[in-house]
Amino acid sequence: MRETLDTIKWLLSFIKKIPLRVMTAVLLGVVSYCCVIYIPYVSVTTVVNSSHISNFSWLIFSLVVAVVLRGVARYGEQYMNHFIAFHTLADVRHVLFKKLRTLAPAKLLNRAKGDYIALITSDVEMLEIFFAHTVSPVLIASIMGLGLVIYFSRIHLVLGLIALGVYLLMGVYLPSIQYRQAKQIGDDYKASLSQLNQSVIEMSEGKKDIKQYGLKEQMLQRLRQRGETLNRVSLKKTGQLRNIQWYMELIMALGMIWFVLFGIVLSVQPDKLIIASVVFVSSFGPFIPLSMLGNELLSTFSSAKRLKQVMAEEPAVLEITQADSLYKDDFAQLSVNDVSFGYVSDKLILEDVTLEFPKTGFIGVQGESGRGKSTLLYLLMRFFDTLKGDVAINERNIKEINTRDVYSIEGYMSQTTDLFTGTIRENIGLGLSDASDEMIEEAAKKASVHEWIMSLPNGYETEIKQGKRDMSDGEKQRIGLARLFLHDSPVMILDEPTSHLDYLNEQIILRAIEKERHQRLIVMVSHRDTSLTQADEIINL
Ligand SMILES: Nc1ncnc2c1ncn2[C@@H]1O[C@H](COP(=O)(O)OP(=O)(O)OP(=O)(O)O)[C@@H](O)[C@H]1O
Repeated sequence: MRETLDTIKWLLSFIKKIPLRVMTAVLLGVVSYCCVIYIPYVSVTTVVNSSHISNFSWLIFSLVVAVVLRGVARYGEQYMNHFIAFHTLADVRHVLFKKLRTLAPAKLLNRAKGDYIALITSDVEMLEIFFAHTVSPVLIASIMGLGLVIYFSRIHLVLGLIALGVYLLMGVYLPSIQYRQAKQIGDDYKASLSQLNQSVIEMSEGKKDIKQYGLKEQMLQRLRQRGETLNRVSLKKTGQLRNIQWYMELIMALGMIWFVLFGIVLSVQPDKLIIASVVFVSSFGPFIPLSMLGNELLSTFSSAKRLKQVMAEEPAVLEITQADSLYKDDFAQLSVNDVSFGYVSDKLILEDVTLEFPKTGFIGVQGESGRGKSTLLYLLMRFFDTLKGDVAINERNIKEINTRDVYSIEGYMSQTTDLFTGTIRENIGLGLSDASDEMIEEAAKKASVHEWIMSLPNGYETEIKQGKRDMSDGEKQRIGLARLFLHDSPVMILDEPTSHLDYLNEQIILRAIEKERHQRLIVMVSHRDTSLTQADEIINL
């Protein structure tokens, strides 16, 4: 319960900035429901008190105004609610991306891609239910409920209490039992959707292995199973919705019967009772959407909890922005001083490691699988902080150097290069908006990819659409290398950059890297002895 309240508080914090819009939506909603009640109210009053019709044309005019006003106010309320929701969702996405940026890469290494996709797409989308269909409808129902209960109480207190009971049953009890009963379903739904996403991603990324190892049937079977699980959970969800609809109809019908019966038993004046009954029947509108909310809010709150958890997560390293600048031209030395590190505190991966790297040269890092070679590179990049000891640049602890300066001094490349939607030129010049065409082409020449780019019909302007441009792994890696060269970092940290490549492509990349050994420090992890034959020194972990 406490967790749910915290989640609601967290969600409300996003709309605190736009109270005026929320108030407008509520006002329009109240006006629209008042019109709905006014039409039968004035009609029945006219019939009951037919002797009092003094101005028939005024009656028709007021009914027409009420109908038009109802339409306009309803449209305005819906417009305002969705305006609030979509602006708030954009805000949430912005905050989420900002957070993910601080968590990357360390805290995101262990998360499945399906999780991210669910988080950024469906989880954020689910909040729409709260922002568009919860906040102002709850306020509208509260205001309408209060006004109506006062109106009925003035006719007879018991009628007011019956109305209050029915409104509370519809607006509070139904959604809350529905929410409690089906609490598990919201989590199950998200979990099965995320698993289905994960299966699709695995099938798409692992198509070669699926074909090679004859896994097609197995993968399809898994996809089918996950689809069926999602179906089952969805059916449970809709089954619940049907039950709630049934309960709601029952509450309205019984409420109505009680209202009339008590009115008769309490000897309420017949004309007043008829008018009050008609008003009562017309007054359920604001509460019907609330009674259906419990089911919807289940998924919304379970999405919101996941988002809130990510937002509350502490980054593995804190970004440093206020330290004295360290310029890349001043780079002199990189060292690892008595460093110990483990991803979990009781299992050290690196223990008391001390290393001195020169200003320039080609240093290879070797060791058995799992010995911590990649981990060492992560520490050099400060993707993680050490548990003991420190990594230092120019004898300054890397934890006390501006993160931006660290990334400008050290460039990192791994086994694969991620290409973004855009041209090849934009992909090489990533993050360097002021890089000239000459600089980009120079970097591509250094990475031995210029000739290949020039052989394409559109050269550097060739579009890469979501990684779809047909490219070999070697070409991708060389684009990644050109990107790295363009950044011109005095330290290049390379984690098996040639591990996916054939001998020919490996040699092209190695030659490009080796040419740089007199201008910068290259620290390269590789399994293959052939990759490190030219290294000035090899560190064995
Ligand atoms: N994010 C992580 N969380 C927890 N454990 C991790 C994480 N990354 C790596 N490990 C573990 O830390 C150990 C060292 O991993 P690392 O990738 O540094 O080794 P490696 O020497 O580079 O291995 P390989 O040669 O196979 O790439 C391994 O046992 C690995 O399972």
